[in-house]
This record gives sequence, C-alpha cells and structure tokens, in this order.
Amino acid sequence: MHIIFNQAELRYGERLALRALTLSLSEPRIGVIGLNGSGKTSFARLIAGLAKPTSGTVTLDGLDTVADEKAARAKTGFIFQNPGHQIILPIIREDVALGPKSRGLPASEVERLVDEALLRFRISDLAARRPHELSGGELQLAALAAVCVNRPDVVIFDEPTNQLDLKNRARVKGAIDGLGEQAVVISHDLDLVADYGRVLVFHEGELAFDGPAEAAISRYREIAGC
Ligand SMILES: Nc1ncnc2c1ncn2[C@@H]1O[C@H](COP(=O)(O)OP(=O)(O)OP(=O)(O)O)[C@@H](O)[C@H]1O
Repeated sequence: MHIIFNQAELRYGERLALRALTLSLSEPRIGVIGLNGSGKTSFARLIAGLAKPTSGTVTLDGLDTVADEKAARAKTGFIFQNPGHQIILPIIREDVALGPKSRGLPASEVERLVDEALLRFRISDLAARRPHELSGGELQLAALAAVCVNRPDVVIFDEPTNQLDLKNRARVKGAIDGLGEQAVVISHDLDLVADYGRVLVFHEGELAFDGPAEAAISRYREIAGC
C-alpha cells in the first residue's frame, strides 16, 4: 500500500507531537524507532486514522484518512501496546468473529474465516479461552487474528514485543515476519526491525532519519547518546 504524508502535523492542544511531515511509504516492512515521547505512536495513529492531522493530509492508496475516513480505516489494522484492551468480547473466538459478523456475512462464512484466522496464527487451541487466560504473546496473536480477519492492507504494531519473554517474543516476531500484509512496526526492541529495508527514526516530533535499519539504529544510538 502507498502511504503518503503531505505536510501532516499533529498537535495535542498546545503540544506539538509531530512536526509537519512529508513522506511516502510503500515498502512491505517499515520500522519506527526513537526515544519515549518522540512521536512514534502519533505517527502510527495518523496512518490508522485514530488521530486526524491538525494540518496537512495523510492518504492511503489515495484515500484521505479524514475525507474518506471509513474506506481508509478499512485498509488498516492496529495492534495496540496492550492488546488485551482491544479484545472486547469475553471469548477469543467471539472476538475474532466480530469483524466478519459486522460485515453481515452468513454464519457459516464467519465461522470459516474465524477458523482460518486462528489457524493462520497457530492459536486454534486458544479459541475458547478468555483474554485473561492468555499470555502476553498469545494476546498479541489473538489481536492479530482479530485484525487480519478483516483483511487490512497494512497492520500497525505499537511495541509488539514489549514485556514478552524470549519464547513469546520469537513467536510474535515469527508472526510479523510471516505476514503477507504490509507492516509498520514501532519498537524499542531494535532486533525486531534490524533486517528492515526502511526504518524511520523520530526525535522530538521530527523525522531524524529515514533509511536502512543499520544506519537508522546508529542514528538512534547517537541521539540516545549510548
Ligand atoms: N493524548 C495526548 N495528549 C497530550 N499530549 C500527548 C497525547 N499523546 C501523546 N502526547 C504527547 O505527544 C508527544 C509524542 O507522543 P507519542 O506517544 O507519539 O510518543 P512515542 O514516541 O510513541 O513515545 P513512547 O515510546 O513513550 O510510546 C509526547 O510529548 C507526548 O507527551
């Protein structure tokens, strides 16, 4: 998918979270790194239409995230920093079914799509569980199934390996690496984006670097002073 920022700026009241940004993204994997508060989540929220630019525009394959809000939103999936908060129904299977059901698909088709999504992320065995019965990594995968069942063009991850042990981290990394969809991955876990062709470094609400992972990580280390 072609994501275009055209002088897109985001302010929260007086606070400037993202300075006017002009950028075109079409790579299958895009990493986003930077210090706390540098503007990474603000950038991601603009892509997903969860925040509206206070000036400028963001378009997804030509659809404006404000003027064409619904169609643009349908192209994106967002996995939040705490995916437990986005699983809203009490049973995982019901939650994954929510999207296809809301599209008015027949029950048999809903069931088929849910089975397919659970199988795809190897969590069929978790279908009958409640969110609080899942580990952090399993929650990420359940949220991913619930997002991908709606066939987004791009999936945005906000620190997907935060607080995961090595085993769950590997499982989530494997799921992201295997995605056919485009992925925008915000991460403080630099290994996660280390082989991405394009990594953006944000600093104080500005794009400080845009390029291959190795050079981006070096720039980030310079900024962080370590
Ligand atoms: N809802 C909000 N209201 C006011 N200010 C906000 C809001 N959300 C973010 N900010 C501010 O905007 C700036 C950028 O925040 P953002 O969440 O985009 O940073 P980040 O790089 O994702 O940080 P982190 O790595 O800590 O998640 C910060 O100064 C933050 O305090």
